[in-house]
Amino acid sequence: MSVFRSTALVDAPPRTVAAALLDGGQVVASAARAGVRLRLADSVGGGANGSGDANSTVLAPGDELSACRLRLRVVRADERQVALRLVGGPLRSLDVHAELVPTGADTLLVLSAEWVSPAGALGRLANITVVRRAMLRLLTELVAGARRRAEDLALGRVVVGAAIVRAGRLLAQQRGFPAVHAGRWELPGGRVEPGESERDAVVRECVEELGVRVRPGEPVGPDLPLREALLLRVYAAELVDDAEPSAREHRAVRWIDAGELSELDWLPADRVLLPALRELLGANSGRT
Ligand SMILES: Nc1nc2c([nH]c(=O)n2[C@H]2C[C@H](O)[C@@H](COP(=O)(O)OP(=O)(O)OP(=O)(O)O)O2)c(=O)[nH]1
Repeated sequence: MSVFRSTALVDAPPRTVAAALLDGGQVVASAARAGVRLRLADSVGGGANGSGDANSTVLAPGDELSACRLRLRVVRADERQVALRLVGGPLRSLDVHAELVPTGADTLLVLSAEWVSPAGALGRLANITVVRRAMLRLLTELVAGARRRAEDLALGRVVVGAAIVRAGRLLAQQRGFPAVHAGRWELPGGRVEPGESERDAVVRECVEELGVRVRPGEPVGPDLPLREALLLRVYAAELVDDAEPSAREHRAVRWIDAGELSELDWLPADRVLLPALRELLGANSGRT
């Protein structure tokens, strides 16, 4: 087995470094700097078929990317680890994973690649002459690219989302506009105004969009990269009274249980949150 590691101290919290690693445009550009042509499968959210912005693609669990006849699948994407595993190609195995270790306000990013080259003398030769060099360049560029993107995102604007849970169900809302988002599902929320705290923005957006007051809790899952220096950060939230949320700016609202989570056509970035939302619903299923 061959193992390479590349590390960096990033001036951003782990959940924002995760957002940078899940930014498809950043990953493709970093690979290109390493001389590797990386392609994202059509299923990857965002781009022309998702957010309407060709620069914003978000990698979610289950998404695939390919390079040099290797196909990799995203198997984990949260605020502690982003991991990809080989699902096809000439290597016998390949695991690429980024550990995100909090160190005060910073994050120690440790990106590792572990692989087993093809059997036989030819396989070993290819490993020494081609694979090791490409992997070293790739890890170095991916870490540098993720650091730059995370530090930009940490200085950029935040869109907050609210994961409102009641009696083991999550409130989802369906967008009516713009055309590129119409019909797709998201969490209530919107941009944080200058001078406003993120939790205050969650409260304000829920009043504006749903006509209800919520109590925001802790962030859920990793941050998510939207376009340019715009970041989506979702907070768990609960209703403070018995008022029933209604769609004021959206087409519809719906309470969904854990089993229904993957049935909705979510906005591309929100797909990343599904494991964390499932966990949140599990943790709240006993409450009313
Ligand atoms: N609120 C919300 N926005 C999301 C989610 N997922 C996601 O990609 N987005 C994107 C869609 C938009 O590009 C952006 C937020 O737009 P918005 O229209 O809700 O926010 P806003 O009211 O503050 O926007 P604006 O008036 O400033 O245009 O974030 C989500 O779950 N909730």
